[in-house]
Amino acid sequence: MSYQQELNIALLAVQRASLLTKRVFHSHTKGPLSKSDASPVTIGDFGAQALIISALQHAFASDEIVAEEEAKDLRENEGLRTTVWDLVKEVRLRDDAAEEQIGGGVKNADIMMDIIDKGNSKGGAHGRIWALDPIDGTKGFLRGGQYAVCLALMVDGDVKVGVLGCPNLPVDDSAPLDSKVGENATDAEGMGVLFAAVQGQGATSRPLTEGALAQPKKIAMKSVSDISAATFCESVEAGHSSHSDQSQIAQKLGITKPSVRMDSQAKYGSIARGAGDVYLRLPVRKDYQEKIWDHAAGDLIVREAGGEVTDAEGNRLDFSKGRTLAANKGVVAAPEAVHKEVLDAVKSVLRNK
Ligand SMILES: Nc1ncnc2c1ncn2[C@@H]1O[C@H](COP(=O)(O)OS(=O)(=O)O)[C@@H](OP(=O)(O)O)[C@H]1O
Ligand SMILES: [Mg+2]
Ligand SMILES: [Mg+2]
Ligand SMILES: [Mg+2]
Repeated sequence: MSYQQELNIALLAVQRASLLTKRVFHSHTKGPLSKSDASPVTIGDFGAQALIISALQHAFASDEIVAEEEAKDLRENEGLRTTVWDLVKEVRLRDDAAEEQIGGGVKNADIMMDIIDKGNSKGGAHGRIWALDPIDGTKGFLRGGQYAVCLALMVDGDVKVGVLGCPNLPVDDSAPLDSKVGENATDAEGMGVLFAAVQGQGATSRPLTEGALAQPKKIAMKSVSDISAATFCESVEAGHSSHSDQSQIAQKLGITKPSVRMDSQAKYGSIARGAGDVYLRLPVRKDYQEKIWDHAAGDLIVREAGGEVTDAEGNRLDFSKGRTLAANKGVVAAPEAVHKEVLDAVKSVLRNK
């Protein structure tokens, strides 16, 4: 299967949703609410989820969707519902043919909430299931940092297509990695990138546009012969991955450069194009199960760019277990040639804890 239609729809859907998140990124009223696990959700998360699921339903009506958000808060709060609807009804791609391919807009606020709730699939090992994170790195989004709009198609539990929209990363694949995001990053010339991969077909990047898709360029991980010269990326939030374990691992590998802290799956995209080399995400809590929408697109993009992605024990991430990566703990992503060396350091640090 070439998955060209799936890739095309996923790219357009993520591109349109990014237009919405960019508007919210600039506004003073992001409407953050606290979810039951105390993590934040904004009007951008709800709006982007509605627009992307609407596109998927138009093109692939019988596919299932595992998405992060649900419409409960919108059903209970009319003000919030109206704010999200005002955004969703306005955002369109500035290219009629492209907008038509993803079905045009959502009809009304009630339909919008039903669409958001279509992301409630249990996931699993059978059939076609999309994994959607409308805003990954919501804390980064609120802080003015990196975030990503993430969409992947799994078939029988295997990731076939992955797309990441990163509005605050530079288009230039060779731009140096930077933990900081400039004041007006989102609107600045040369900012905003769409990463994509299809299984067996390699990985690409292209500029995020406001209309039709831009031309893609192939991307590849940097070849690292001396691991001590590597740049490694990790989460900004110390609650999401263990900075102390990661710093010990880096030390063990002889890495002297400070880590680049970056929110969201922008980390996967950055190492896939060789802007960084290694992404480490070691668990802080034993009981936390990583969510499939936080990894599905990035995992494929890195592997298609010549990388290897495993958990802290060296097992491939298993997306067939439901909404979480129940069979995995931690993430270790690195170029194939040095992955084993990195993994050995990970195991040794974790063993001696
Ligand atoms: N305890 C714990 N451990 C690991 N991961 C967790 C944890 N709690 C939350 N999350 C998920 O982290 C997602 C954000 O990921 P990042 O680490 O890439 O970005 S950040 O630097 O932390 O903002 C974030 O994704 P979003 O909610 O989409 O922002 C969460 O799904
Ligand atoms: Mg979240
Ligand atoms: Mg996420
Ligand atoms: Mg999210």
